[in-house]
Amino acid sequence: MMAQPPELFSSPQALLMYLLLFILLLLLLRYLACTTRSSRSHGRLPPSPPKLPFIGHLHLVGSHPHVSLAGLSEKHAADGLMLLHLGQVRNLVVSSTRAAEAVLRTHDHVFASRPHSLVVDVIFSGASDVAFAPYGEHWRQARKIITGHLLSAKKVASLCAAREEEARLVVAKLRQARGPVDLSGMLFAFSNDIVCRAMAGKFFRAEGRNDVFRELIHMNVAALGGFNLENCFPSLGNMSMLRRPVLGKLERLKKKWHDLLDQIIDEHAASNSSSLDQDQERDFVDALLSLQHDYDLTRENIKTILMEMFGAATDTSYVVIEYVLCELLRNPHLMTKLQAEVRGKTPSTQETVKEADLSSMPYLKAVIKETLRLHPPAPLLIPHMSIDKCDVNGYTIPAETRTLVNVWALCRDTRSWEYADEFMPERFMDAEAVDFKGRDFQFLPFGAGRRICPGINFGIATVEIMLANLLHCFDWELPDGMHKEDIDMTDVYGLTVRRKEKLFLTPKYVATCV
Ligand code: HEM
Repeated sequence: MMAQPPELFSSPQALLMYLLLFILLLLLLRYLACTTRSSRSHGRLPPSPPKLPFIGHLHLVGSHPHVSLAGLSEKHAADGLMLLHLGQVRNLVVSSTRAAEAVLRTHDHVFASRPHSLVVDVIFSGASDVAFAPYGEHWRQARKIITGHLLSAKKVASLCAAREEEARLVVAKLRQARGPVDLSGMLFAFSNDIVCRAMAGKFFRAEGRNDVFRELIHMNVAALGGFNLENCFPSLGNMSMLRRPVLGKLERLKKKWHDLLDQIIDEHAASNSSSLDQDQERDFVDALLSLQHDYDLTRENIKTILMEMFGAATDTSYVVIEYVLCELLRNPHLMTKLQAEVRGKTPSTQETVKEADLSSMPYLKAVIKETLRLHPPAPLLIPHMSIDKCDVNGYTIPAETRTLVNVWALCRDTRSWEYADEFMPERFMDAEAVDFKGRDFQFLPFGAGRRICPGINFGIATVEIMLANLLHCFDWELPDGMHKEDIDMTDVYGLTVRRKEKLFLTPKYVATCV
């Protein structure tokens, strides 16, 4: 019998497989040609670990990017600079004090932009907010409004009575507890109520609106958070098949925000808020309405700024208070030391701590700083983006490079911190100690440079007053059968990082007032 010539494509499946392999080979060659060409044209790029075709270094990132990027930087970065390709997007990872200073101070003007995002475009009406807006005239104007009129030191001080009252309400609720309470939920509600009150004054509690705001903030955080597919493969965001369902969902979320904010703005306008001539008496809606003509603000602009403030202020402050409590429970001698300070410095005629008492509580401030060092709520800041090609410490960074400053790594770098992983608030008691105002590049929980958080005073005031009251009025016990070693510090990465487990504690009221 004559031998049959081997059939090259013996079945349609085999044909399909060969075709696929051929296409993959072509794509691989194209990819290699592109990367070689781009590295030739870019000059001396920062080092990178070996990468895979198409996904680049995406497989190396994992669910806790700040931790995995710190590990990768240790192995592969030169002087704290490393280049990663996450899908289609080039990322500069910054993980040393010197490199952070170069990016956020020396070349701050180059790295002050933000990457484009479809999600932001929809929710914040074409990035017309502050935090995600590209560097330019719109961002400059919007930032000027919030720093000068909404978050100035004077404005934050004017909200003192509101903060004290909201803290008192939490204390009153906790006094009624007869067992473990969901402290995570209560602290989230407290931070949110403070923001709602600053934003909308007396109007915010109407018809349980604070609950609606809470739900919307959760939805915003879920939509904006983490490394989503579109951040790594922007071209997918342009495919209408994928784009349509996502856009639909985001548009519905935006509409809910706008309906609620429209109601609040209308109520303010109707109550003739323009008759308030004292800056101190104005909430954020009043302030923005009165600035409408000077800054050419549309109603859409006002709503976008308000939406952003709700998220930025709520999701950060409560996370910090919760981490402080966890660290103190894990270190009971430090809890006792701090309670002694707070109880000793609060006049014995007062049931609760007032803001005027806080200036004589340096250990409270040191504990908050140490918590921000170990648990910065935004461990990679908000991604920055370079607008031009730039030389950083001898390396060429191409224009439009997404830039992640790994603040978590800086804050745990053993070259800057002794016993870097230990919770030791005493390190901040020294008058010469570093501060979080953006001048000490080993400690940047609020960022630095042009994009530094404008809400530092607001956030710290919220954290201090609540924390001081929780420690002044109560001793804290873990639920039955739980020991301090059982406190789970596992965190979840998103727009901010927070603890995975809810914190349940039993408050024991301590009457200190005579
Ligand atoms: C403890 C509380 C807070 C922490 C740890 C925190 C942290 C941060 C960080 C790390 C950034 C990014 C900086 C960068 O990308 O370089 C940021 C930006 C921002 N934060 Fe905060 N924040 C806090 C509270 C607040 C509050 C209370 C507000 C407003 C009421 C606020 C409003 C903003 C805004 C608008 C931006 C964007 C700034 C810009 O892009 O120009 N933050 N914050």
